[in-house]
Amino acid sequence: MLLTPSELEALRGRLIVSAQAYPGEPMRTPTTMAQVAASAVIGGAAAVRVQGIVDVQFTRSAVEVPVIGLWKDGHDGVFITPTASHALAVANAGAHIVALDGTRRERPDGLDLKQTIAMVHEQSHALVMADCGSLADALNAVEAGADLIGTTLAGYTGERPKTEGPDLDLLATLAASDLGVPLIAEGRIHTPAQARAALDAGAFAVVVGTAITHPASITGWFDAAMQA
Ligand SMILES: CC(=O)N[C@H](C=O)[C@@H](O)[C@H](O)[C@H](O)COP(=O)(O)O
Repeated sequence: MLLTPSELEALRGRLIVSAQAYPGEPMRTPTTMAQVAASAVIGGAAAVRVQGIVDVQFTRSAVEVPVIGLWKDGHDGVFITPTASHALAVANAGAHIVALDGTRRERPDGLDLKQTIAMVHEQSHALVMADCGSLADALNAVEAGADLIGTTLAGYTGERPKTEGPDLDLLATLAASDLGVPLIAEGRIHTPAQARAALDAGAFAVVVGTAITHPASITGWFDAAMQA
């Protein structure tokens, strides 16, 4: 789905909420995730991010803001929209932005990132958000044609430490590198202050998932604090 440059620009400085439930969890149904996404929009989310083809379709119908779609297949290595066919399926489901693994790792279909992004651009109107784990990933992804760079995989690929909160050092480094495309802070942003700090470090927009949309985790944080 086409997102105009001004619609993309409208996300500057804004909150994007990721609504995802994991396999086996009670909330893992597309209707529920679309309702959670729509609730986040009422609270001020300027865009939403959802996982799974049907979740993208249902969420497109439930909100008027841009939808970032992804398809997780597996849970190790390259699993966030791992192949070109996953990416095209997400685009065809109606995502304005397809989020995909933007690392330099080998992809299961043998295509490289540049070929994968080119296929999305040639065969759909969707933009591509490259979920990166390091500066080297981000530079490579920009070169490969990514429209947005996310820090989604920082701390999950071995190239960066898994920081307690967001990887603000990586964000600052990326911001100083003048990527030329929007830099999206994503990953372990658990408080409003951390979201603010991510913007201050140079992010264009901030994605928050778990801390807003994953009740099991949030409940566990409270429970752990009370048992300490
Ligand atoms: C590494 C990985 O698989 N990240 C996923 C990507 O879509 C999601 O599981 C995260 O919830 C999302 O990135 C938002 O991050 P956080 O939930 O930390 O706010």
